[in-house]
Amino acid sequence: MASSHPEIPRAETSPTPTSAPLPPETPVACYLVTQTDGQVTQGPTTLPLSELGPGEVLVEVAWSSVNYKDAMVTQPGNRVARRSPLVPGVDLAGRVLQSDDPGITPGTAVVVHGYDLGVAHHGGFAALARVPASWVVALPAGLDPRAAMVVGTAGFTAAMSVDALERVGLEPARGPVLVTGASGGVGSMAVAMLARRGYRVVASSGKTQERAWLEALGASEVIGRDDLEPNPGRVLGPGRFAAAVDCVGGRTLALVLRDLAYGGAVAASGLTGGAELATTVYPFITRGVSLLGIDTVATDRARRQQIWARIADPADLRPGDLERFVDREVGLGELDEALQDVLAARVRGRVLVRPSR
Ligand SMILES: C=CC(=O)SCCNC(=O)CCNC(=O)[C@H](O)C(C)(C)COP(=O)(O)OP(=O)(O)OC[C@H]1O[C@@H](n2cnc3c(N)ncnc32)[C@H](O)[C@@H]1OP(=O)(O)O
Ligand SMILES: NC(=O)C1=CN([C@@H]2O[C@H](COP(=O)(O)OP(=O)(O)OC[C@H]3O[C@@H](n4cnc5c(N)ncnc54)[C@H](O)[C@@H]3O)[C@@H](O)[C@H]2O)C=CC1
Repeated sequence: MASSHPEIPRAETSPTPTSAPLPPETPVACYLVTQTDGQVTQGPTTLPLSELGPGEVLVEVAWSSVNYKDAMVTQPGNRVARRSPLVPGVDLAGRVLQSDDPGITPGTAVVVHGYDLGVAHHGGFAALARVPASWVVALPAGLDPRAAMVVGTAGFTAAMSVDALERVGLEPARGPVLVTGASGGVGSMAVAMLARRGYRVVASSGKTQERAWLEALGASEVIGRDDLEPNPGRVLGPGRFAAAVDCVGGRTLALVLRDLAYGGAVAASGLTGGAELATTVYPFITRGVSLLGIDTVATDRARRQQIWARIADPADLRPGDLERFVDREVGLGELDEALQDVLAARVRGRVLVRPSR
């Protein structure tokens, strides 16, 4: 059962008074991606404050993070970016500098992710971000902006996946839970959160060198990507898993569906292994399995608050030492390499971005 959090204690608000409005020409350090005729140029630069876009709340971005989607917007011809030029960064956390919304006070520690952020509206790879008030979530007690970005959209996705599986009846006694793409952001967070909840976690990763790290996060067993195919050519596998958290999609998701036990479910969030899904109806009609779609982007604020409260709670989903997930910290000048590394699956866990670095 998902725990409920009727009252969400908030992180401490600093006593910072509202600062005087900044002049519109104030230069804002950022990382900009420009698409012209199928060619992409990208790199650190500045934008005037007046070009940050509409919104009631100006946030001083203390931390952002690199998510797979940020790397997607740098690919020529991608259909993810909805404007050019674009400051990517689907994630940000920091303190409110100025607010025209009576419900959001300057100094409040906040997290903003999803919606149009970093896709159709300038995102978190900048020292300042202006966003609509409805996108802003006050951080719960126990999470500061850096911790919130270690978790980030990836951890939020993992938490939503666990929450979705538990809503359809998953509990530790049902059996092992598979996590695919386990060395990445969504995957590693899912491993740790499921272990925290008492599940036996089987982590699937193409990176054999990460076995010890995944076990330290809570995996009971680490299997390779190819270990998902013990019965090639058969429409049903042995039904080894009670449930799965899948951020890989494509052929991997088809193999996961085949290997779910009777009544099992998979929470599907990603496409690093491909967007196509070629499967049969047999897992659905013979084992009653469920395919649960996970979308964090349009999730409303009340639901975000519930999920962030679960993530902040050490007795619930909060993974132990968050530093274990940090691959590295980068500044705007080091983002080129970090984005390439995400695309090439050379990242373990999470890359943090400090725009002021
Ligand atoms: C951190 C978060 C994530 O990582 S989420 C996972 C990554 N996300 C994606 O890969 C999706 C990015 N989007 C795309 O690649 C494209 O939008 C597309 C392939 C999903 C569709 O592109 P296409 O160019 O074929 O069509 P349109 O853009 O014209 O869209 C068709 C229709 O769908 C609506 N729509 C598009 N994106 C979304 C969305 N994210 N959520 C909800 N609806 C979406 C769009 O408005 C169009 O509807 P219409 O009624 O015709 O306006
Ligand atoms: N639906 C939603 O709201 C969200 C979706 N996502 C999606 O989840 C996926 C993972 O995101 P992140 O964790 O940020 O990325 P990441 O780059 O941190 O992790 C990706 C993982 O996929 C693995 N991988 C890469 N190529 C693969 C292949 N061909 N076959 C099998 N595994 C492969 C990598 O080794 C890594 O473990 C992405 O597709 C992203 O778009 C992420 C957040 C929210």
